Amino acid sequence: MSSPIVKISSSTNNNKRASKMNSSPSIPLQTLMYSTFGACLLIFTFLAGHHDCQRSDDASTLRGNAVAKSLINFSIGNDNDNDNNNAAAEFIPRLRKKKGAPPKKKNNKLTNTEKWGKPIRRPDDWETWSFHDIHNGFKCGVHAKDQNKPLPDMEYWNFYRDTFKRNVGPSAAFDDPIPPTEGYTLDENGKQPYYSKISPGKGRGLFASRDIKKGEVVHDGTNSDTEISGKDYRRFLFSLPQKMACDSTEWTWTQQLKKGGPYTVRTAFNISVLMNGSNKPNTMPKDSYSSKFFATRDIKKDEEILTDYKIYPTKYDKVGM
Ligand SMILES: C[S@@+](CC[C@H](N)C(=O)[O-])C[C@H]1O[C@@H](n2cnc3c(N)ncnc32)[C@H](O)[C@@H]1O
Repeated sequence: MSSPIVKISSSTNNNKRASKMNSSPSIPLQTLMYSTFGACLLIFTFLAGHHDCQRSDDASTLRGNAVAKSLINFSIGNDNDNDNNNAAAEFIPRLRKKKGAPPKKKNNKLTNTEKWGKPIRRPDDWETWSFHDIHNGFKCGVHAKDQNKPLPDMEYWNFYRDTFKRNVGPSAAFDDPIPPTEGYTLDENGKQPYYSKISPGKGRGLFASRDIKKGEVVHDGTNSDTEISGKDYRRFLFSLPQKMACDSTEWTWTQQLKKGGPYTVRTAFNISVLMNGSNKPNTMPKDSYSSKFFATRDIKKDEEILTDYKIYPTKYDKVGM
């Protein structure tokens, strides 16, 4: 039998039993009620406060990820200012539920941030950045030398194309039934005669999928390439995660589409952009205004497709970049 004196016991049943039996408690019932109420109030206040703390921690993590820890020291942007924040926000890893808890990974898959770099926060003066400023500011020289860049997969192309659609507009080239990982529709026979693979010492490259005869069309970007203004291209770069933006700077060129015509930024959203350069090319367009490339000699199956980049003069200043 329990003692008639109420003990603050860990057992709830004991407490209940003791309260019922208690005729002259050493702690008055009123005091007990006040203490219980007070304790509840404290717990409630703590929980509410903790929730608020968690939210402000999250906010500073966001700011920290986007700015302080950014690979490039951009100034802090207004939280409401630019629409690239929407794109960038998708690359911020899910905020941790508990402080100090390791980020959760599904099936050990890399997060988008781990794959493509941290989101870029546009500085206030981003519209004045030249192509050169962007290339240097984003540390694209370092990225270009990285020999471990994987071949872009569908997830990559989908994000890359969607970011373009959101920030610049749809491109006719996106309608091609051939997936960008494989190329594009060259003609009635289907896709172009090359595939992508790592090219030792050059990063990713293109290789002949069959023997190609001298004079044959190897690549035709007339329909599969996209034309962009300098202003739109800058906006696109500032909407991408760092490594994707750097990839893009390597996959883009300037071109006049006719003699005396304006310069325009040209790029593509499929593997054709992975064509490496050489001063002994085997694939060239007939002139700098054309996007149709012919084999300059017989090319054996699995031989690398190489062009001479000098064919298209680099003139980003002529497109306002
Ligand atoms: C149009 S991209 C070609 C695709 C590129 N290799 C990639 O992995 O994204 C041009 C870049 O490829 C690399 N590249 C092209 N030709 C090269 C060569 N002959 N030797 C070394 N790197 C080359 C340079 O980094 C260059 O800026």
